[in-house]
Amino acid sequence: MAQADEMAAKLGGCSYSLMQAAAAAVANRADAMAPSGPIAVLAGTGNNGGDAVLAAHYLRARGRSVRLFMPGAAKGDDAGRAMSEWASQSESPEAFLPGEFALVIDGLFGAGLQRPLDGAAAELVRRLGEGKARVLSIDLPSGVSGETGQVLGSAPQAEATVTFFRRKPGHLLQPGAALCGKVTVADIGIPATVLHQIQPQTFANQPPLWRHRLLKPGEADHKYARGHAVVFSGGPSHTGAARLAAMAALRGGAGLVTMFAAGSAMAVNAAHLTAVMLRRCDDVGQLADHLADGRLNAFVLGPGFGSADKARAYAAAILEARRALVLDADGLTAFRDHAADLFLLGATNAARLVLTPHMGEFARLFPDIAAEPERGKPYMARMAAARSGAVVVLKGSDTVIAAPDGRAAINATGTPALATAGTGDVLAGLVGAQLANDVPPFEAACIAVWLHGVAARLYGPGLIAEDLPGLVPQAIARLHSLCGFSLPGWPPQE
Ligand SMILES: NC(=O)C1=CN([C@@H]2O[C@H](COP(=O)(O)OP(=O)(O)OC[C@H]3O[C@@H](n4cnc5c(N)ncnc54)[C@H](O)[C@@H]3O)[C@@H](O)[C@H]2O)[C@@H](O)CC1
Ligand SMILES: [K+]
Repeated sequence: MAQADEMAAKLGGCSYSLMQAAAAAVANRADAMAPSGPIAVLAGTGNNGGDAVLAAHYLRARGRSVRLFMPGAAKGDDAGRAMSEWASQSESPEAFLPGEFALVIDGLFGAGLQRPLDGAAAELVRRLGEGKARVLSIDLPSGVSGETGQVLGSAPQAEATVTFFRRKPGHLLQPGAALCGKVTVADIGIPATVLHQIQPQTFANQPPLWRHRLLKPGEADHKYARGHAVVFSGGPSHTGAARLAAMAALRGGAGLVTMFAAGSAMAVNAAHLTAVMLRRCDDVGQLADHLADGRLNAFVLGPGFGSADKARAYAAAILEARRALVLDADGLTAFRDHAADLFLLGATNAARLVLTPHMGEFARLFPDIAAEPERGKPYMARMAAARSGAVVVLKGSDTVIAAPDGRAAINATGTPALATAGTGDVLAGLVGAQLANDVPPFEAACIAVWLHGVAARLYGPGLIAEDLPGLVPQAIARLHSLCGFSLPGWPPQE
């Protein structure tokens, strides 16, 4: 954002007019949140504080009762100018009692936060927490890093946050995302062309990022045009996870899905599978025979799989046969003591491998990167992608998808309803479906993660993994309607 401000100024924008627009947006939001009653404004010494001081000024001009509390004197030119526009003296932080106000505007620190809050600023935030005040944060809750979403020292729980131009990673990454409350983005006149100049590499995972890669439904589609995904079953008492992945691959849009199972797991799978086909695969020799069928183009290996030795051998055979591979769960853990082998496979098979670790699995493969959580999930996922040559989906309530070329997308469709056994298996299958449709791995993973979250939200409380594949069609319909696509003949006409 600081870069965007600078660019906007260079392109002829005036930074003080940006601050005025930002402050006006904050004042409007404050009025809407608390139409009556006294308002406290906490203003820091930089431009975030400048926004706050000007917002206070605008609110007072509208007849609102406003008291301003500042832990120090303004430093920046814009902030100083804003302060000079404020008619009355600000009060010392000690006089601030949150319980006296209908709303508190938090403008202590924003994008310029560099170190943990201390002194008077930390004390103000502490009182906010104690007083259970309603908080409107400017740009970010003070103390939340805009880059990583991490809390530096302490930060208030905002009911709402007004940010400017575009959301920052800290609005999407936890714990920042939760501390922001409801985020609104105000247009303060920074031209969109600024983005072309900044060339950002971190994105919100939304359809505009990948809609050009989506397969549009066509009149003449046939199943082989939509790819043939393969999911590996675990042993006879561990087949459920793979079936979840297989159902998700089919619902997610693969034309055909086949389960590969060892002889011992054939009967149990046969008893459960209908549209998903079943073939026997006992060892890497039989897998090589199957790989002679060039139509099998995307593989999912790991959910409930078991054998680590077999997982490594299968992964190598699939990638060496130049097929796309999603490595999940046991497929990832299989490389725990053989990470270099996995990275070599990734490096020599560019754009074919997707890894879908949760934080525990991630730490097994990338222990040194996982040891620096303060650098944030986009940093961690990016480093892992660069090292492994794979697209890395670092799962969680704020899943990050990163590519070896440095792109990273932060997902915002997640829901706590997904925190239940088996949902990761469904996600692996959804990625497989996109890969089967020849969508490149970064976009394949982004689309799958987006759909997975939307499908879960459609169900809401009480969701279990078995529900998810059945909800994917509705999530796809929603996506198609967002993108203006339509399935020929649907919805049916009279
Ligand atoms: N420049 C502009 O024209 C615009 C700026 N805007 C506002 O400006 C903000 C960024 O302003 P600044 O870059 O001045 O940064 P902040 O106001 O966030 O912080 C001010 C300064 O405090 C110091 N600091 C950082 N962490 C600290 C800590 N923990 N304790 C004590 N001091 C600390 C740093 O030197 C930092 O530059 C945005 O968040 C947004 O609110 C918006 O008004 C949009 C337009
Ligand atoms: K703030």
